[in-house]
Amino acid sequence: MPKVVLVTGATSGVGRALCQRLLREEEELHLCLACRNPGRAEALRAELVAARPSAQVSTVQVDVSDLRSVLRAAGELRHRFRRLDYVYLNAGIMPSPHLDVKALVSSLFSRNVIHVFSTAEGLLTQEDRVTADGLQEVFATNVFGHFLLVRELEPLLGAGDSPRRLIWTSSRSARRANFRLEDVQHREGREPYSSSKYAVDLLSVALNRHGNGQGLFSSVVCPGTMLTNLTYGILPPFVWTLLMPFIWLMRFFANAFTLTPHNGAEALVWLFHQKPESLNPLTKYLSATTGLGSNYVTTEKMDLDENTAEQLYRHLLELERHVRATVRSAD
Ligand SMILES: NC(=O)C1=CN([C@@H]2O[C@H](COP(=O)(O)OP(=O)(O)OC[C@H]3O[C@@H](n4cnc5c(N)ncnc54)[C@H](OP(=O)(O)O)[C@@H]3O)[C@@H](O)[C@H]2O)C=CC1
Ligand SMILES: CC(C)=CCC[C@@H](C)[C@H]1CC[C@H]2C3=C(CC[C@]12C)[C@@]1(C)CCC(=O)[C@@H](C)[C@@H]1CC3
Repeated sequence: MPKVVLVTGATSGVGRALCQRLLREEEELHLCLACRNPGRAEALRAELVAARPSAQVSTVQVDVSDLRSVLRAAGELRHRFRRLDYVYLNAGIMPSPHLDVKALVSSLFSRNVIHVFSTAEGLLTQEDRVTADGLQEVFATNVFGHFLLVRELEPLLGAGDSPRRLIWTSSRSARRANFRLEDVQHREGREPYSSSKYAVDLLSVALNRHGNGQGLFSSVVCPGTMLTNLTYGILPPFVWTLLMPFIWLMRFFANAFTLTPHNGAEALVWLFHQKPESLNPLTKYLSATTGLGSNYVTTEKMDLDENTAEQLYRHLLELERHVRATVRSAD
C-alpha cells in the first residue's frame, strides 16, 4: 500500500521542494497537493508527474485561511482516502513585513549577531489583516486553518497498523515573549508571525499529548532562512542578490541560512524517515547548512511548557465550536 502524504502550501518554496524530494527519494507514495490556487496546483502536478511518470499525485483545493474552504476540502479528502499517513502542515504567510534597518545594523556589532540573524529577533514586524471569518489572517493561516483541518481529518488519522504523522513547518523565530494566551491571535502586537509559530509549537505538544495513545504523532520543524516568496516580501530578489557575498560569509557562522528550498526541506524529509516513537515532542527539528553547502538536521529544545500548550489547545477547541456554530447559522 503506498503511503498517503498530504502537503499544504505545496505550490512554492519549501512545500514544493519537499514534494520534489519525496517523489525522487520514495518508491511507494501517493502525494496529495493541498493548494489554494488550482492552476498552480495542476501545473505542479504535471511537473512532478513529468519528472517521474509512475508517480501518484493528486490535488485538492484549499485556502487554509478560509474556514469554509477547509471544511469543504476535508470533506473531499474523507471521501477520497481511507487514511492519511503523513500530513505536512506547511502553508504559511508573513504579510507586509517591515525590516528595522537600524536594529539590523546595530545587531552586526552585538555579541548576539548569530542569534539575531538566525531568528530575526527584534528585526521584523508585520501588518496583519482580518479575514472574512473575523480572524487575524496570520493566525488563521499559520495556525487555526491547519488546526481545523487536522480536527476534520481525524477519521483518516485514527488508529491503524502504522503511526500517523503531523509535521508542522514552524520557525526559529517562534518566541515565547511574542505569544500571550490572552491574545492568541496577536490582535494587539506587531509580531503576529513569531506569535503564530510559537502557537504552532505549543499546539504540536498538545496534539502529541492527546494523540500519541491513538497512534498520532506531531513534530515541528524550521527549514531555516530560505529565499522564497515569503522572504522576497521582506527584501526584493535583487537586494538579496546584492547581499549574497555577505550571506555566503555568514553561512560559515550561522547554520540557519539554508537559502534554497531544497536545503530547507532537509528536516522535513528527514522526519519522514524517522520512527515517531523515537522523536522528542519538546524538540524542534531544524534544517541546517554548513558554510560549504552540506545539509544536515539539528535540534533545539523548545522554550515552552505543557500547561500553556494544554491551555492553547482548549482555547482552539472553544474557538472551533464558536466558528462551527457561526458557519452553520450563516449557511
Ligand atoms: N522562507 C523562510 O525563510 C522560512 C519559511 N518558514 C515557513 O515555511 C513555510 C513555507 O514558506 P515558504 O516556502 O518560505 O514560502 P512561500 O511563500 O514560497 O510558500 C508558501 C506556500 O503557502 C501557500 N499558502 C499561503 N497562504 C495560503 C492559504 N491561505 N491557503 C493555502 N495555501 C497558502 C502558498 O500558496 P500560493 O502559491 O498560492 O501563494 C505557498 O504554496 C511557511 O509556513 C513559513 O512560515 C519557516 C522558516 C523560514
Ligand atoms: C543577510 C543580510 C546581510 C541581510 C538580511 C537581513 C534580513 C532581511 C534577514 C536577517 C535575518 C533573516 C530572517 C528571516 C527573514 C530575513 C531576515 C530578517 C526570517 C524571519 C524568515 C522567516 C522565518 O521563519 C525565520 C526563521 C527567519 C529568521 C531570520
